[in-house]
Amino acid sequence: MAYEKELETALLAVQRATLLTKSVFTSHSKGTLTKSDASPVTIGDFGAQALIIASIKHVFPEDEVVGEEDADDLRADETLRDLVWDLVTAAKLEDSVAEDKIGGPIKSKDALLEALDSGKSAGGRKGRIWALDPIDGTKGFLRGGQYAVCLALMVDGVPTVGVLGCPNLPVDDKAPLDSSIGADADSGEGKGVLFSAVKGEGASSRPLSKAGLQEAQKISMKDVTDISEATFCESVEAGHSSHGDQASIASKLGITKASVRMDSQAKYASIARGAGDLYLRLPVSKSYEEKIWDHAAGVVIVQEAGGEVTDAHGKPLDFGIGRTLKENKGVVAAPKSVFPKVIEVVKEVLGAKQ
Ligand SMILES: Nc1ncnc2c1ncn2[C@@H]1O[C@H](COP(=O)(O)OS(=O)(=O)O)[C@@H](OP(=O)(O)O)[C@H]1O
Ligand SMILES: [Mg+2]
Ligand SMILES: [Mg+2]
Ligand SMILES: [Mg+2]
Repeated sequence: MAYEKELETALLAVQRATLLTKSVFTSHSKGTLTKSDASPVTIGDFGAQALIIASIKHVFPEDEVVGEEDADDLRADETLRDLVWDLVTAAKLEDSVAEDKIGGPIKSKDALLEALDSGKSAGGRKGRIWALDPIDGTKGFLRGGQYAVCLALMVDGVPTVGVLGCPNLPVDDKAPLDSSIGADADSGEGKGVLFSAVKGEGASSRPLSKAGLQEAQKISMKDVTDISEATFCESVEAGHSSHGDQASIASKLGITKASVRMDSQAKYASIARGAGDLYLRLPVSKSYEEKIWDHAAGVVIVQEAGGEVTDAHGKPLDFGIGRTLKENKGVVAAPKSVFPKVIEVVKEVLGAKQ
């Protein structure tokens, strides 16, 4: 199998970081700060990014990382730094062989800051670059809804290995989907999934574990024959994608079922396993550039599960031009069989607005 070591490293790194995020969720303080763009970041985001980069650098020291967060806030605030240090030292896989494979614990507070700051790659079209979102859907995480720990290896600008840790999705690939999904996150019963894919090798899911990797099973998108029966997923935040345009598209496709709103790349994972069918992310603002770490892992997982993903104009997503998808606007993902119909209607709705 191609990229076997990369996949195993990514799976173990994401699994360990997901444990860390869960420990933050159940603790009394999430150490939430507000970033310059007014979005939230927590000690869970910082801790998960540091742990994952430390894992990658242990196995593949030459690889670059494009990560969402950096160490500026921790360098400026010792209390915050100590909180994150306590978190990363506590987050260990209960299987010493697995833990050793990703380098064991971070060695010092300086090493923590260095790992966190090693996600500053500018991205690009050459070589091996990892795209990392330590917590995607931070708002969902704070709400007790869906969130995902997201990691993808891009080779020459193409997402090639993707892993999503989704602690609040049901383990059962066939579990029905609705907007209340994850609302009872506190119970944790039957929840927690690791999704993965390697280009050309298919997509899988397996239960998250506190130790080594559980057995995986293949996943695939649902074979949609009647588009009006499709279930579509969209963001919870109306500021992240246009609920209005998405409703018009659904209506033109004859879809009568309510959309499933969930935070994060759990949307890509849910359509890849056939629990939902379409993911629509129509732009709200002309100036917003989608970040590569919000899509790279989800895209390869959906492609390998039998789906097609483009922007809202039907253009392939270009992950090779830097930290953002600046040549693209919005995202549309659907099973290959119905993709042409979906993109036709998306273009119609966007065209009518011009
Ligand atoms: N204006 C705008 N437009 C589009 N996207 C934006 C925008 N602002 C933020 N973001 C990014 O959205 C990421 C959260 O993912 P979702 O939009 O799927 O989640 S949500 O349902 O809306 O919460 C979120 O990722 P995290 O910061 O990792 O949570 C942001 O990178
Ligand atoms: Mg963020
Ligand atoms: Mg994100
Ligand atoms: Mg994030």
